[in-house]
Amino acid sequence: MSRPVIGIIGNSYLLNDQYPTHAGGTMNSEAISQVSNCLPLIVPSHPDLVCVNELLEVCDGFLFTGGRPNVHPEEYGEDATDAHGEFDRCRDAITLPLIRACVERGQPFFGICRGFQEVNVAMGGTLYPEIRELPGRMNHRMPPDGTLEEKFEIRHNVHFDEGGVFHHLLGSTCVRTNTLHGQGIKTAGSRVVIEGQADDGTPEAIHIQDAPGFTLSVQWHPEYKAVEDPVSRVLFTAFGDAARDWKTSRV
Ligand SMILES: N[C@@H](CCC(=O)NCCCC(=O)O)C(=O)O
Repeated sequence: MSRPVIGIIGNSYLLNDQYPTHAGGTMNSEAISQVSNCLPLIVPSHPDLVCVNELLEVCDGFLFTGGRPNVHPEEYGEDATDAHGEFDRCRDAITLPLIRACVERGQPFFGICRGFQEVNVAMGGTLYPEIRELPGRMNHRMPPDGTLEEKFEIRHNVHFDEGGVFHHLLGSTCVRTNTLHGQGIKTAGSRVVIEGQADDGTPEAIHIQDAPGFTLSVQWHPEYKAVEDPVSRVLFTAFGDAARDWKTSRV
């Protein structure tokens, strides 16, 4: 049997400052192929090109990837300010309804960074535009300059609730992670269970209460060195297993 297909949510970039592209990081494709053992398929996230129903039909699961532009605050009932930075309304138009449909159907997804934030907003939650401006919070952004290793360096703890899904899966109530984001969860969406937090209280790991499928999502970047990182391996393996179960259940 062929491997389950994972739709990797692509981001929009200008190649060479000129040529518009939909692209996904190589590290996402490697994690999906080499750890989840699924077929990585990059999705052009634009509502003129793909529709949610087609994606649900073609893919067995979805990776809601990281991405620099923020979810538009209109999606959670707030006005855009300078602090909200740049947006990708085309990606919002695909991912938010896609997440809701997956939750409803039990179709597996794994949310990462911007994808984690999308899961919260899709379920009715809100985001802070810039968490480093909140009292007591650390700066979770990556260093603006530096090598990839420096940007993806392990920088903080994530503490999981005792007895929760993440604790069970990872066999620990504390892991060390990288961190490359400016925004963070302000209020949790309906059925969004926050099960992991950084030392400064920033939400880092969530799932959807009573969802029939895999809905784990994290604010850090487990796709970085996923083949060798023990925490990433567990998460991507569990996601791949969930996609295999979904594929088997629908034949
Ligand atoms: N925009 C959000 C999400 C940050 C995020 O996903 N960072 C990864 C960036 C990877 C890339 O540049 O493609 C925030 O800042 O909170």
